Amino acid sequence: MRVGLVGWRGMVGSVLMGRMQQERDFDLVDPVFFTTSQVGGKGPAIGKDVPPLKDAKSIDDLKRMDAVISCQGGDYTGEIYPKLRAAGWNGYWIDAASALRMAPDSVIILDPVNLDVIRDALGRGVKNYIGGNCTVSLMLMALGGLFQRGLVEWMTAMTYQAASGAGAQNMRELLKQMGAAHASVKPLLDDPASAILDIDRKLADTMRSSGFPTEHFGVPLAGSLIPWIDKDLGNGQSREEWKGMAETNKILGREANPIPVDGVCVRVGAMRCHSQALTIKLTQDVPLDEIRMMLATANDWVKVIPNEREESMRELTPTAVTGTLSVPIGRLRKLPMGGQYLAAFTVGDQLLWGAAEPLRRMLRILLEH
Ligand SMILES: NC(=O)C1=CN([C@@H]2O[C@H](COP(=O)(O)OP(=O)(O)OC[C@H]3O[C@@H](n4cnc5c(N)ncnc54)[C@H](OP(=O)(O)O)[C@@H]3O)[C@@H](O)[C@H]2O)C=CC1
Ligand SMILES: N[C@@H](CC(=O)OP(=O)(O)O)C(=O)O
Repeated sequence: MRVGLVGWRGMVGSVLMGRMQQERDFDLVDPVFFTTSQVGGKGPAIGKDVPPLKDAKSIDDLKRMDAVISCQGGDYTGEIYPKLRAAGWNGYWIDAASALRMAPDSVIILDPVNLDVIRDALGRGVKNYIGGNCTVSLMLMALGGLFQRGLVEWMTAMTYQAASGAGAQNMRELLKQMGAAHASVKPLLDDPASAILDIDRKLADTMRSSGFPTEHFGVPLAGSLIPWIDKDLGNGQSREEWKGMAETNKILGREANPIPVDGVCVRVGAMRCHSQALTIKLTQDVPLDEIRMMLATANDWVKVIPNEREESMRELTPTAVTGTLSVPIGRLRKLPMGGQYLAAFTVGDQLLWGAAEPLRRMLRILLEH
């Protein structure tokens, strides 16, 4: 299978390359690397020879691929994908960007949760397989055991989303903000006799000053948070919040009978792990030990963390999870509203299960098809 890779040197693409090498995916395909900026340059070192970089805007070159995997972003997809199909290309389009997610002829891929939906689509000749929103994918990796059994009547997700979701430049800016914040109070911090309220006042002045680095986020994130992610839909909801219900139900293949999902999406100063506090109304009062068992056995990556202080602090944090495929879920308890009301908290790496991993697994599914 000739597989064209576009966007491989970006942040999501680099994580994808790393995973494909770890899993030896390149042994099974004939990879061709594309670029929008370095045509003719050298491709990445993947342990086998690859041809010089091809032009990611050349429809003729893309047309020779059996499948294209793009991590280049929605603008690229919007420009190139329609031209490629218009030129008669009938290959598989696998994409990390949101542009084609809700199109009727696309499937949102998260195979540990919806392999049945993917297989059904392959059987019907569907050619577009699009990675889901990171927050939605990570929530479903954690809660698959309940959704698959039809136990969720409705759900709210209150999110704590990492800087990486906004892009590589934003991750750098978060660190610059941390550095600027610390530098502004370092002399006071170094003096054990200084008053904490003086430090706090100086810090607030620094963070509110025009010199604080906010070019990418627009406002301070370090030492603060941003209660809005993605576009304003004009109805009080952010586009990130809208994706919760739309994508969850599409992934589960139940658009005709959707489960209500909503919440408030918030950016916090984590680097690349999204966290979410979930409130779930169950369709029935299932005992907690059964819930734990259903969650833990749903896939190989979810891990149920006992609802205890030490283990929650040690295992249920962005620091513990970053760079791993593990999706811990914990803080599980019934709420005072009744036995059908469940609280939970989950964390996941938004560049792995949230972006790159479903793409490479889709390639494997295609190879077995
Ligand atoms: N960030 C995220 O959390 C998620 C992102 N996505 C999707 O993936 C898309 C890509 O995101 P992301 O990987 O963050 O984007 P990046 O900005 O890191 O990379 C996108 C492209 O920018 C070009 N580029 C220019 N300068 C550089 C440089 N110095 N280093 C690396 N690449 C450079 C590369 O294209 P070229 O080689 O052609 O020049 C690269 O493929 C997003 O637009 C989104 O649609 C999906 C899920 C999550
Ligand atoms: N919007 C997500 C990242 C992302 O790229 O989402 P999507 O793939 O749905 O555009 C975030 O900021 O955390």
